[in-house]
Amino acid sequence: MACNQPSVCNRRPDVATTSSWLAPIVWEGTFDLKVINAIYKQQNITVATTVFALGKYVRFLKDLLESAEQHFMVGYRVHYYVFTDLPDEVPTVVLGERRQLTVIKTASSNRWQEISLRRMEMIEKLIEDEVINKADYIFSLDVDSKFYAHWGAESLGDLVGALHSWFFGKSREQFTYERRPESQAFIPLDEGDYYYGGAVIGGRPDKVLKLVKTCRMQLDVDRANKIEAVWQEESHLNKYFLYNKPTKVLSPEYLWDDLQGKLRFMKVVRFSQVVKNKAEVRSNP
Ligand SMILES: CC(=O)N[C@H]1[C@@H](OP(=O)(O)OP(=O)(O)OC[C@H]2O[C@@H](n3ccc(=O)[nH]c3=O)[C@H](O)[C@@H]2O)O[C@H](CO)[C@H](O)[C@@H]1O
Ligand SMILES: [Mn+2]
Repeated sequence: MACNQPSVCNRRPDVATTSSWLAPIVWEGTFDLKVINAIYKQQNITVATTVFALGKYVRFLKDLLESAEQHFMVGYRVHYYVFTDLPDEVPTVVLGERRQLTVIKTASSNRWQEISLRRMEMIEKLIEDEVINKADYIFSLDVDSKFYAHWGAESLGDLVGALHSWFFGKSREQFTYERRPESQAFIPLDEGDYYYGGAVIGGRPDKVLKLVKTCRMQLDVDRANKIEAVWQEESHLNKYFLYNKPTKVLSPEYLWDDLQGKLRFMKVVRFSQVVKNKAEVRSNP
């Protein structure tokens, strides 16, 4: 059937386009950008976006921000919040109209795991202090990443998670969830929908606040019990999403990895982790 009216035909029979709780899974070909933009443009929304660049990870900022200006929420008001211990090393990037950037000086840590997981409490504070009154949506993005193609308002929803490219299509026993019952992030082998990446979290500020606050509290409990989940806050995020389902799921187009070959169902790579020499950029193994 010719598909000249997208709302009446399915152009992606090769992949699941809804979750089992009927949240959309966003793939190229499943949405009509004209229709989506007509919804969100009239709402005049602001999208807050947090990026953490501590220590040597400041080197990733330039490519991330420049590529975001090309591809991320183009045409919408975007407020980047860059958390760093090295404000002088934040590159000057020419921002488009209605886009702004705030640098927030943050203390670093001597463990990369700690830097990654402490994002939860810092996003919690940022939402409470500022974003809740100023933005309509918020995204948290890993800095060691780059945009390669359009990422727009089709990604917006109340609570948004992204499918981790390495685990897409794998069975749940293969997911690297936290498997020790002593951790608050524990998920038993016979549970779990997807493996979500910690690199992309999004949604309405109040919904994301509930997520980051819950994960921060679970991280605190684990810390008191001297246990750290296998993938730090990503493990806690997966636990949260298991019992608080995302209302929109971003396909691996939104969380790819430069090290991965292009697979047939991948019509486009929108956002991808760049190759990094972990031993060189991280302060510890
Ligand atoms: C693709 C993906 O889903 N990646 C997740 C994964 O590993 P990754 O290997 O992607 O973790 P990573 O090294 O990129 O660290 C996560 C983020 O923490 C920040 N950072 C980290 C170290 C540092 O010295 N300076 C600094 O700024 C930075 O924003 C970075 O993007 O697991 C991590 C937790 O274990 C996070 O959940 C990541 O989001
Ligand atoms: Mn990363």
